[in-house]
Amino acid sequence: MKVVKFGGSSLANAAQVQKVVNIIKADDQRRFVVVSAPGKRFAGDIKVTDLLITYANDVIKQRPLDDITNQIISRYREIAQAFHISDDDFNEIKAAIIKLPDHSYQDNDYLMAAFKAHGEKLNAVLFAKVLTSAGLNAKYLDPKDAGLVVTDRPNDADIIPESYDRLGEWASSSIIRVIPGFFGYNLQGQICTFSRGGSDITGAIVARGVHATKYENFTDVNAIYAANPKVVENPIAIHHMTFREMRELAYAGFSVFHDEALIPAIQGDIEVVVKNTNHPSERGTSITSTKRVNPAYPVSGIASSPDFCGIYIRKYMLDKKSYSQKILNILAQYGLSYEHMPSGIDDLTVIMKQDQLTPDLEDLLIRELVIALHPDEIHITHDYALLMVVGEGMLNRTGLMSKATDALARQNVKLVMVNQGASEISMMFGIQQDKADASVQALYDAFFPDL
Ligand SMILES: Nc1ncnc2c1ncn2[C@@H]1O[C@H](COP(=O)(O)OP(=O)(O)O)[C@@H](O)[C@H]1O
Ligand SMILES: N[C@@H](CC(=O)OP(=O)(O)O)C(=O)O
Repeated sequence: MKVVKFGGSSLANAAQVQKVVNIIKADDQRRFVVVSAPGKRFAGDIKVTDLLITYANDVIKQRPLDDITNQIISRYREIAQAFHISDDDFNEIKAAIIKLPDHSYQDNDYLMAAFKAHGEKLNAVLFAKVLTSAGLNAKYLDPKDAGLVVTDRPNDADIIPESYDRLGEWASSSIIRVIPGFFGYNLQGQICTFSRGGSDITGAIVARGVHATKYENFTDVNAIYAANPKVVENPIAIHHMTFREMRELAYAGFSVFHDEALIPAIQGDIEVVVKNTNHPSERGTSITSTKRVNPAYPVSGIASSPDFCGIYIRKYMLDKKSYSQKILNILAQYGLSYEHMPSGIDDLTVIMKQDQLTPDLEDLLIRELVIALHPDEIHITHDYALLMVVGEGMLNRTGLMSKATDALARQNVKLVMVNQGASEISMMFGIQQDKADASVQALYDAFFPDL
């Protein structure tokens, strides 16, 4: 039996929803359907999740709500009308949107989480009705009833492992269960969402819980390509990847699949197949634990991720052990997480996502670091991008680093950080953000020369 997840692009309007109905009808193994909120219908459109974030902020700031609620309601109405959903059924969805501010929330973080989650919740309610009207035996399954319990971080939750057993109890269900992605409930019964793009995570959790043979993730591209198709024209499709490769690439910017969604798939050893809702007969990309034999290219993908900053700290004769300990303590004190900490004899750089810092927090952080570390030099550089070259085929090959740095040098890209993990399946470069697209293109040309 398969778990299928449809992203926002696959459910953006009635025409897309019809394609999804056809895909489910085409294979009776597709028994657990995880849905996102309606996404963008065209370039420049706004995802329902983003409309709900505006709605939540308007409630918090006590601004007028009519306009934003009407925008959200009209997204569901467009789909409901096309599938002749009854007025009573549609009015339930409409009322749920209007009544969102009337519930009590522990604080604004929980309010935000509950508002966001309703994008998927109401879409799942609606989609179950659409499937029923198409003659299928389908029912909405709320994450609470499914047993999807998460940690108490309202907008960045993690699954609690006990959930898998509870989800397992649904495995033998003979009817199609439509489950909203992106959120679960904490032990107190409050809604907490995963991070953005987190419906992929729900799909993987359900797949592991019900012991699916396959997790099909439907989106709007024919495959995962060796580089983001919005950056490189006509990149080569990668039809098979390992979990390790995909995890590194997802983390480093392949937004097509959430990096955290790979963990339940790895734990349950469940094949993930990324497919296109618009062209379901295309092969897609299969992600498994098996390595490719004799890959044509050593590299599987080249990704870039923007918006990092680096705190550079230099001190002669620094004692690395106590130094890094002190840095980590200060970061923890401010609830900050770091991504990398490359170091030299007398210096180190803490690389972190820059959206965690406000100018005030940045000043405070530097002051604390100065007091604790007495550095000879300390400064923050903003707007780094991290470039990642990934491939299991890189293992035991020589000359790949020089090929990459040569290609970047030819584009005049200054490297502010280079990192090759012991796994040897990835190389990472810190570069100036405004060179990110040109760098991805240059690396693509270097590693896929004859395409
Ligand atoms: N290497 C890649 N291969 C394919 N798509 C990619 C890649 N990197 C980024 N993407 C982007 O991911 C998008 C699909 O992800 P997303 O917008 O989250 O879809 P969904 O709405 O289905 O969740 C694609 O349209 C594409 O622009
Ligand atoms: N709707 C949520 C969760 C999600 O996964 O969406 P999508 O499948 O459209 O990326 C978001 O926008 O973050």
